[in-house]
Amino acid sequence: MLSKINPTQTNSWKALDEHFGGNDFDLRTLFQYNPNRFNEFSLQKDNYLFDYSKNLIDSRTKDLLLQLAEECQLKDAISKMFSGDKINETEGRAVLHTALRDFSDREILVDGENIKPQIKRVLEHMKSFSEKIISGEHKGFSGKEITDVVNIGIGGSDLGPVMVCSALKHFKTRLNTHFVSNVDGNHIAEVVKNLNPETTLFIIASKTFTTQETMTNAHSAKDWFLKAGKQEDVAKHFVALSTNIEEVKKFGIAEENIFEFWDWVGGRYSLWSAIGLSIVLSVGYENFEQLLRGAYDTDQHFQTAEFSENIPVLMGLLGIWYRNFYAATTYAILPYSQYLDRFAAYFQQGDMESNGKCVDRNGEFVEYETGPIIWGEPGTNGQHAFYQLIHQGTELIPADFIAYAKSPNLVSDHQDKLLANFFAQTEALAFGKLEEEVEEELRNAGKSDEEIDRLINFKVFHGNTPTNSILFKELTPFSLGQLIALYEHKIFVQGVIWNIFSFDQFGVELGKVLANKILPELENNETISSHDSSTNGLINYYKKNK
Ligand SMILES: O=P(O)(O)OC[C@H]1O[C@](O)(CO)[C@@H](O)[C@@H]1O
Repeated sequence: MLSKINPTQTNSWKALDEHFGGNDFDLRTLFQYNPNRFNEFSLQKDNYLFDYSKNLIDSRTKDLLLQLAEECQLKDAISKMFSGDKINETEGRAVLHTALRDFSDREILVDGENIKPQIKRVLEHMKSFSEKIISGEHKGFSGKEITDVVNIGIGGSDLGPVMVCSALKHFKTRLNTHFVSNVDGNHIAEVVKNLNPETTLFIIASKTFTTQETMTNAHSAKDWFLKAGKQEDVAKHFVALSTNIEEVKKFGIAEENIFEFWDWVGGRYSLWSAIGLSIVLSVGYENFEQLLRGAYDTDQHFQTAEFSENIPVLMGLLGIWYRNFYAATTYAILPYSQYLDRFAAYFQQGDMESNGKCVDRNGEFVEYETGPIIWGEPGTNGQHAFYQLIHQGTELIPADFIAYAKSPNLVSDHQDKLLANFFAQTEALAFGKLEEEVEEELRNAGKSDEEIDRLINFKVFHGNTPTNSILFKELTPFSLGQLIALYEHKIFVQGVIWNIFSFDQFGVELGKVLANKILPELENNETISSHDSSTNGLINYYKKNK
């Protein structure tokens, strides 16, 4: 069991409160008076740099945040997660996505059984299956090689593979990978439109194998397939990734085509499991293993590094500083890499489904803020969309900037331009543009005193917007694994400190239940009056016009 400490009752929280109230953290001043600030607040690993010097902190802030981690028993929580304690208490489950990428010889026990052999067995199944598909040895029902793979899943059974397949496009095998998630029939219709059932493999990815969206899409995929193939051909074209073997069999998928995973893998942490099959097909097994090895590297760092030099711990603590002391409601993830175009969306689920909770581990409503809204888009596109508000709006929006020094595609001077924007933005966000600088600029442009007076406020940038910069040497499967695990552990750190359960998601249930209740009401011609007037009105308008 994890500790059940209210963070606001700790000495460090109270000290942080005072420290926050008694200081005015100004990045210009902080950098001016500490020429060593970058060295003091950055860490270099073998293949990446984590610079957190552009945060609204001084060394005392850092010390107090580290003290908070100690007081909330973070060390104990980390060791409990890695050793398979049932820290997902509301569901009575261990949280062991880290076991899926544990390359050590140690045993990991769940209910007294070592789970390492089953993990190895499924990985070997994924390897041999993917090799047959990629090499063309596995043929479709008409004797042709598979050319296209369609992953049908949603949430954690979609977002991780989508994100990784996009991020590792430059490692792609000959297969084309597609994803269908939305129950909106247009999604699957648009995907299969240009596919040939003879050369298409469907992966039905669902932990529970009961999710409405996924099962609806899976049945539609089967109907589409059966227009060309026969029932006995399904085995060559459909595989399932699930913990619910019984339901998979009922759907008609052969036992040898089931890639199993287990209830100790949370949906939003499942890309390392059988859910990663579309990744394996997309980039090959060796690259998938490198992804796992990268995550394992971060796991070891997270478990062994002193908290003062522990990157996910620092990321988590800095987030708490902004959320609970600065009252920042959102947090932006801004990758300066087109390959990471789905990275923010992926961690939007990872973070918000994990830490979007208002009840603490004692079952009481919290009286402090928990998970922020996570969002973002790749730079530089974001610069031309929402950065205006970050620079000059009324919200404080802390952000992570992520980039790679090397680019696999050297297209003239694009890479330098991309990185110039990264550096310029973090600099501008931190230091802004002061009144006197604007005045001088306007004066140099020949503006009169009157014009300067009129324009000056519009042109001032308040600055002091905090950012972390994560600069990798290169985007490889290994470094992507490292990066993903950094964020997973950041979320864990925050959940522990907020004293909430990060691994359940009861909040998504109500909508699902109500949708199932409403569905039959849409299928008849009666006027509906069983809901509130708004819901009745919407349903009846829909029924008249569908
Ligand atoms: O893999 P399944 O069981 O279809 O669930 C899909 C998703 O639905 C959720 O349960 C809720 O959105 C997620 O946690 C999960 O990733």
